[in-house]
Amino acid sequence: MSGMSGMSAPPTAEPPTAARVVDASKVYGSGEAAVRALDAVTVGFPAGRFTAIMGPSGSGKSTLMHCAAGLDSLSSGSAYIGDTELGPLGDRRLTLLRRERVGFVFQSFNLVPTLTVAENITLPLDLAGRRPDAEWVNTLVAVVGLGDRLSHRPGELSGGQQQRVAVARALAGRPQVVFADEPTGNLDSRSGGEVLDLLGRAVHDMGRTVVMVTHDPGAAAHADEVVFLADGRLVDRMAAPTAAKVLDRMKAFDGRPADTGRDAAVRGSAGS
Ligand SMILES: Nc1ncnc2c1ncn2[C@@H]1O[C@H](COP(=O)(O)OP(=O)(O)OP(=O)(O)O)[C@@H](O)[C@H]1O
Repeated sequence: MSGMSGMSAPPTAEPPTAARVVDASKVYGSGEAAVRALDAVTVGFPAGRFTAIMGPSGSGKSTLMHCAAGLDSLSSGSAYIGDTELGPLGDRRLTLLRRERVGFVFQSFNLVPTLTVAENITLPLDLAGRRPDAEWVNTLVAVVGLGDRLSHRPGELSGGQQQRVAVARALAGRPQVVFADEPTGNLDSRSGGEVLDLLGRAVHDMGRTVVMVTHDPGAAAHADEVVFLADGRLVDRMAAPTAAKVLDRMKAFDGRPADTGRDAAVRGSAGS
């Protein structure tokens, strides 16, 4: 219909991104041994959404996540958390930004064994000298379902329970974005499902933003959107994923020429 000009934002307006990389490349090593782990990737992770990053082994998923989260630096291009470009920040400001605006969940839980569950959850806030928002922390404890375990040590919990603590810890400071690297990689499917449900609730009930690297199509199906990498490039995006659709898409990678399943060497090989 005509006659609507000026009435509303253009329909093509992009949603705001909690994190994004623009024309991002990352090369490890140099000369003959150089590996281009990321090759001119531009991708945004929308605020208030759950995004999964998938792709064959060696396709650059972890590199993308680490560079987007400010854990590693790009060789060229730019990375942003919100509107803050990470490249120009010095180490100190980058550390502060990660501490205050980014949450992390790792495959191996990474809880501090000598601290209680409650202390682990508020640890990032304590380190930052921030006072925990008691109401928010209580909400998190209730959502992760560990209210009766707050004085326990991580060693007294199952893997799934430990990872739920790690998710609560990542959310405790209300970061702009939570990056989760294979968060279900060490869990059985039931515990993994609980952690994925929790990440989904953090996004859909609590308005948080989650970006998750995973190998598992079932895990990716919990996301609102899946972005696919191959050989360091962004090759596809899939909204409203199902495990079957993601599996089908991943199978298409297996059908590629034999050499593209390997590490994304730029040129030549350091192998002997
Ligand atoms: N520190 C490093 N030094 C040299 N090469 C690296 C380094 N880290 C990653 N790479 C290489 O960069 C490419 C991308 O690695 P990355 O770990 O990002 O892939 P991935 O998709 O996360 O893989 P996986 O699914 O196996 O964990 C690979 O070829 C890898 O060997």
